[in-house]
Amino acid sequence: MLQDNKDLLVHTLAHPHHLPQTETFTLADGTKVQLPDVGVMIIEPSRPTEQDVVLSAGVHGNETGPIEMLNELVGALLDGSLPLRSRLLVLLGNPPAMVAGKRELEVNLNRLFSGAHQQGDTAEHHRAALLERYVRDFFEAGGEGRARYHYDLHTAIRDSRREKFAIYPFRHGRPWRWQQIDFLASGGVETILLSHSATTTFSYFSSNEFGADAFTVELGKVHPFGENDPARLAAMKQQLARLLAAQPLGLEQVDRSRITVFDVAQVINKHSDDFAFTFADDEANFTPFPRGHLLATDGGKAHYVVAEEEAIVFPNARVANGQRALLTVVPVGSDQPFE
Ligand SMILES: O=C(O)CCC(=O)N[C@@H](CCC(=O)O)C(=O)O
Ligand SMILES: [Zn+2]
Repeated sequence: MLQDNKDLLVHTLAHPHHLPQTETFTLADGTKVQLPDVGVMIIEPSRPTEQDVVLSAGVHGNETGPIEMLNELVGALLDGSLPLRSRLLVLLGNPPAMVAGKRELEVNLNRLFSGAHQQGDTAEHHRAALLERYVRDFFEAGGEGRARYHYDLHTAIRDSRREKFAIYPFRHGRPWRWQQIDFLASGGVETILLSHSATTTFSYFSSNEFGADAFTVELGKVHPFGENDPARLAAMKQQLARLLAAQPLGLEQVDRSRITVFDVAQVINKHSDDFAFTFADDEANFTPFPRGHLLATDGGKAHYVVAEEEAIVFPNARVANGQRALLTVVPVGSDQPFE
């Protein structure tokens, strides 16, 4: 029982498909804890502040650093060493993939939100539907007029010239929020990518459907369980703990000269089995390429050329046809609205 061992990760890895039993219990300070499904925890303080927080990790099963960090936060909440003042939904995205040590079992879970899960019948399609339902129920139960946050925590497959960065999902013209960028920077995430198109990622779902401040947060490089350096995630862990406890975030101390904001310039999807990059397989994220440089070819037809100096992010020629194989980014334009 989770109530006894207080270790969500151990519990989830031991029961990745079905819970032996659902659990509901109350902590000494009156906080109510529910474990209604595998990798799903709802934690509600007896006197919550006006904010609802969703923290997810393990949407890609092999991205273990943030899973371990989130599990430590949950452990601190359960043993009472971290006081909770926010309503909190914790999600471990893809438990069977976590057990297998794989990004996904069959399909990329992080392309199946905003209803895309209706187009298939794999375990990941069903999991996306379930995760959507818990997020919807959680925000709707909190009600309108409360601050809503969703930080979907990941790590990147390859080396990166910028170790930590976040994707700010498309806001359909709503201003980008400095308060959120400062929050991420205070947790060590000083590079922000502004997305300009709708997607089927988890963070876009929460942003678009519930008006949440939501981000995909990349916290370093993929490592197996037990091989992460907790010190590299300490700043983010501390800021998330402060958010959960509704403590001052110290955002006035953020040095904005350290923050870099990019616009996503191109989203390049793979269309054929002949898709290939022109650069090395292990080229690091944020490597720049000059104007006119050919980045990729696809089936002998589509050629992707750099329009102005652009840096590459998430190159992956092994994705399924129809999926995103690369983002390119450029320094943020002066026309972007911020508040
Ligand atoms: O390192 C990589 O190639 C992928 C890392 C990763 O999982 N990134 C997310 C980003 C989601 C977003 O664009 O918001 C993903 O690809 O799902
Ligand atoms: Zn990921």
